[in-house]
Formats: sequence, structure tokens, C-alpha cells
Amino acid sequence: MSQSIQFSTPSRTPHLLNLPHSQFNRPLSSISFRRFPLTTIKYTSIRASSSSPSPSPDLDSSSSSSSSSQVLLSPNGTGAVKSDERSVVATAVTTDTAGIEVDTVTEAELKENGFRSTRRTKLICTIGPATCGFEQLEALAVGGMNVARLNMCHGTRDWHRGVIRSVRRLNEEKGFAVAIMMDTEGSEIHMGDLGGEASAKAEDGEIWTFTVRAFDSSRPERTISVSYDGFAEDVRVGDELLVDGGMVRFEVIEKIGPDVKCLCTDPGLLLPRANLTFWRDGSLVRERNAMLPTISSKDWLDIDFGIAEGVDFIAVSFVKSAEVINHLKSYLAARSRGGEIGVIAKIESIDSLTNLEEIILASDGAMVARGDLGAQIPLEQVPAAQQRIVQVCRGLNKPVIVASQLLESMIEYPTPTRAEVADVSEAVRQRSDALMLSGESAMGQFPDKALTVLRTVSLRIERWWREEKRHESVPLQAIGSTFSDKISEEICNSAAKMANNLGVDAVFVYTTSGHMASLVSRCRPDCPIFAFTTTTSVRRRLNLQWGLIPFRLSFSDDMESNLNKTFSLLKSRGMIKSGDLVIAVSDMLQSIQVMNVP
Ligand SMILES: Nc1ncnc2c1ncn2[C@@H]1O[C@H](COP(=O)(O)OP(=O)(O)OP(=O)(O)O)[C@@H](O)[C@H]1O
Ligand SMILES: CC(=O)C(=O)O
Ligand SMILES: [K+]
Ligand SMILES: [Mg+2]
Repeated sequence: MSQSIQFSTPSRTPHLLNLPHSQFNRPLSSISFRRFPLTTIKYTSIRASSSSPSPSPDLDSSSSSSSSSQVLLSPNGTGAVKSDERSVVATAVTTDTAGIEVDTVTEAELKENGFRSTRRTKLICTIGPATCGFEQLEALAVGGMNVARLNMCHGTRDWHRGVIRSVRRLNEEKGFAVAIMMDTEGSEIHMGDLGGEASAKAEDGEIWTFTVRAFDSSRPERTISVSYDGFAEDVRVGDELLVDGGMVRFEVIEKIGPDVKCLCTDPGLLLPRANLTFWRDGSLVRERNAMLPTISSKDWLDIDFGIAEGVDFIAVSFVKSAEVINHLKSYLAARSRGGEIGVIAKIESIDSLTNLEEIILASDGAMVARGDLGAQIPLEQVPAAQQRIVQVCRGLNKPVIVASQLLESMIEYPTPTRAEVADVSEAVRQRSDALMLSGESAMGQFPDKALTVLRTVSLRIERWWREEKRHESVPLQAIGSTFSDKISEEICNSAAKMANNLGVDAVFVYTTSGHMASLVSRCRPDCPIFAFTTTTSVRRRLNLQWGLIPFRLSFSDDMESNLNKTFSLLKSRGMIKSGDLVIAVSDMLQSIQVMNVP
């Protein structure tokens, strides 16, 4: 017996009205509202599935494209997997109970620990030389990587293609739904690649030459090439030159044609292609490089490459305005068969903070790119900027990623500093959607350990905060522009509130485009959210969002049959059990249903 609230026409089967779905999968009830201005709230009882231990034949036949006999194991909104379980869960499972795709890590987690213990904060790993092998990628997926990031500042397209294909293979063979995020190089000023060296050490008091000349052969001693032709012209004697946001500092002492002589004032390690900024009288000089395009010609070629390889997200470096995001989105819409690639705005410049709301509104998500941001605004302003970006994203229902230096010391050491753990905790406590590793996973010595730290700290802080009931219920601004969107939003807000008040085990959301799932995620309910979607690409994209455990499942407009099918499939896999309390919402038939699993 279930209790439900439905926003629908008097007809129990609104799809029989034979009104077309709009191309945006707008729920039928919006149409119904126009025809039948009277909103009805119905309490219906749904007959529970007969809870047969194996799925009925019609379940199998209705699962159309998903009815392959292989069950996939994949994107994981999951929590910790004990190391001795890993070898077990990392193997592909082949079963006859096809029809639902979920990764083995999630499956093991749900079976072992129940719904509530799953991890809500998503984890992103930058892939580099330390993690590009198939087995290394698999270890990261098993360890909880939800998204793999490729930084186009480094590596060749062939190298990136290899990684993308390995991740795809991992998804296909092992059922993961690891999404791929391509991060553009952008055209800010950066150093050259050090002629193949991994790093170079600049000592206090040394004189180094920064030059716009290219080197034919090997790099002359204490010489660094600079990517920006106007560099020697723009800097002035007395300017301060910051490498990587201040990891190393120089003072400009002399200009000789294309060469700029600089005195090292803060020693440190110079890494290939590190970012350069120059400061005059205590503020960033940005008049000239403000003219550089956000998306360079090389970036456009990388974007074409990303479209061809089917990446899930493109993160745009050094976004200055909403215009560039809109431009890229219309390009993608024209080239990539309709909005299948999400555009993430990287907030890492003063301009992006100035135009924050409009940029986030135009994007599909944002990244607090603290590395470069900390080179553009005083470091002590970065935490407040982070808090503001996270809040704006939550308000506008866009996923937000906190990135850079979360566990920087783990590039070299196997344990984090206490300060780093506190920083990770703060990002989790702010309820950002995702945390990102950079050098820690790309070229550090302990990529798996760094991921484990993110995972365990996330789990612990999430649980602590839930137990303490510390989450003040933040009033969320209304964002829906159409009446139908407003209904969806109210349904999701109510479902999340009911879930907390009733202490349910999970919210189930049936969503074709993923929008309804994101609306539930936005409410940050106490219980996990099982997001069922019909397409693999939507499933991967949902893997970036807080609290969503994405499954691929074919379903219909008939919620009763969807629920019965889901219960059967999940029960037969041991992921839910009779008596579990579930709230279900759907974007086909706008409704909320509360029921115990039969
Ligand atoms: N594909 C790659 N190949 C080689 N080294 C890489 C690769 N990706 C990352 N790295 C190394 O890892 C370090 C940190 O990676 P990350 O991508 O976060 O760089 P970043 O310069 O901080 O980011 P961004 O350029 O977007 O601001 C880089 O400085 C580089 O040394
Ligand atoms: C991630 C990134 O681009 C930064 O922190 O600058
Ligand atoms: K980048
Ligand atoms: Mg950056």
C-alpha cells in the first residue's frame, strides 16, 4: 500500500490524453494543467509488486536496450569500500537479472551497509602520468572516482584519447559510469614545458631569464620560455612575477629585447607550463591579458576533439563572462547532437567573480579553481569566495566543484596535514557537490591514498553532520521559469522535506533528462537519492551531483509498473529489502509516492 500525491489531470493515465511530450521532456502535467485548471491531489493505493524473487518475464522484455545479459558496475555515489572487498567488487558481474545498470562498488556498499551510509560528496581525479594506465584507472574507480578530469594544458591529444578510451572500456566492462571532464588550457600566460624535465629548482638570489623566444634544442640554463608574445613588452622593471600563484616569486630587474631578467625572491619548484602572473604596486596587472580570448584557437581544436571522443563535461578555464559560455553551448548544441556535453565554468579570475551570477546561470556547473584564483585575489579572500560560489551554485541548482590543493602535501607524502583534512571537511560541510584532486592524482606518489582520504573524510563529516542535525534548512530560492518547472521544484522540495521528517531510507527519482534528480539533490536530503534514467550519458552526468546514485533503467510513463520493476530488480540484487521506506518522484507523471518496499 502506498500513499501518493499526484499533480495530474482527473485521468489516472495522463499519457492517454495523447498530448505530445515536448522536446525538453516537460512533464505531462504541465499540459494537463492548462487543460484542466483544477489541480487534484490524489491519494491512491498502488498494489505492491507480487515480490517474486526473480523478475517476471515482462520485466525482462520491457528493458529493451538494457536487456543485455551483462550487468554493469559503475558510477559510484558510494562510500568506502574496505580494501579486502575491492578485489571482489572490481570484477564484472554477469547475471540474468539484467535491466538495471549499477556499478559493483555501489552494489557492494548498499548490500553491506544499507542505504544511509553511502557517500554523498562526489570525487574527481585529474589523470596524469601517475594514473593513466588501465589498472591505475580501475583502482581509482574502485576507490570512488566519479569523474576523471583531463587537463589539456598537458599531454598530447593521443595521450588523452588513450585515457578516454580506457575509462570508456572500464565503464563498459566493469559497469562503472565514470564521467570524463575535459579542462581547457585557456590563453592565460604560462611557462613553457621545461624541455622535458619534470621540474626545475629556483634558489633564492638566482637570476633567471624569462623569454618569449622559443628554444630550438634543449633549454638554456636558468631560462624559461613564456607563452605570451606581449610579455617582454608588458612587464616593467620592479614588477613582481608569481609562478603558480606565488609558489615561486621573482622580481623583474632588467629587460633586454625579448628577454626579461628576474631575481628569485621566494625559492621553489618550477613545474612545466606553470601559470604566470605579474603584479605592480600590490595588484595584479591584467589590462593586456584581458584581451586574450577565453577559448583560444588551440582550445577550439581540443573542444572538437572532446566532442569527437564524447566527453561528458568541458570545463572552461578563466571564464570572464556569460557570453563565452553561451557561445560554447550553442557550438556544442550544433555539433554534439543536442546538449549532451555539460559546460562547467571555472571561477579563477577577478572578472569571473564580478560576473558570478550570470556566468553560473549560463553554465551547467562551476568549479572553484582555487589555484589560479589565489593568484588573482589575495589568498585570504579565497575562502569567502569559495563559500559564495558554493552558495550561488546551490541557489541556481548547478553542481559545484571545489578544486586545488585539497591534499597538496600528498603529492609527496602518504598522509595529509591536519590543515588539509580541515580544508576537505569544510568543503564537505558546505555541501559542495564534488571535490577534486589535481597534482595529487596526476603526478603524485600516492594517488590512491589521496582518494581514500577524500572518501573517508567525506563519509565521516557527512555522517557527523547528519547525526548532529547540524544542517540548518536553508530556504532555497525559486528558480523554475515555467509553470511545469515550478511544479517539479515544489515536488522535489516537498519530497526532500518529507524524506527528512519521515526518516525514509531513500528517495527514488525517475528522470529522463536528469533535471528532476538535480532538483532533489539540490535539497540535500538526509537520505541518498536513487536516480533512475534511461540513458547512459545522463547517468554519467548525474555522477557529478551530490547524493545521487545513478542507475540506468528503462521505464515507462506508468509509475506503478516502474516501481514494481525497480523493486524486483533491486531486491533480486540484494540492494534493497522488504520494509525499506522509499519516497518516489518522477518527471513523467509529476507525483510523490511514499511506500514500504513490498
Ligand atoms: N596529462 C598530464 N600529463 C603530464 N602531467 C600532468 C598532466 N596533467 C596534470 N599533470 C601534472 O599535474 C600537475 C597538476 O595538475 P593540474 O591539472 O591540476 O594542473 P594545474 O596547472 O594546477 O591546473 P590548471 O592549469 O587547470 O590551472 C601539473 O602541474 C602537471 O605537472
Ligand atoms: C583547477 C584550476 O584550474 C585551478 O585551481 O587553477
Ligand atoms: K586547465
Ligand atoms: Mg587554473
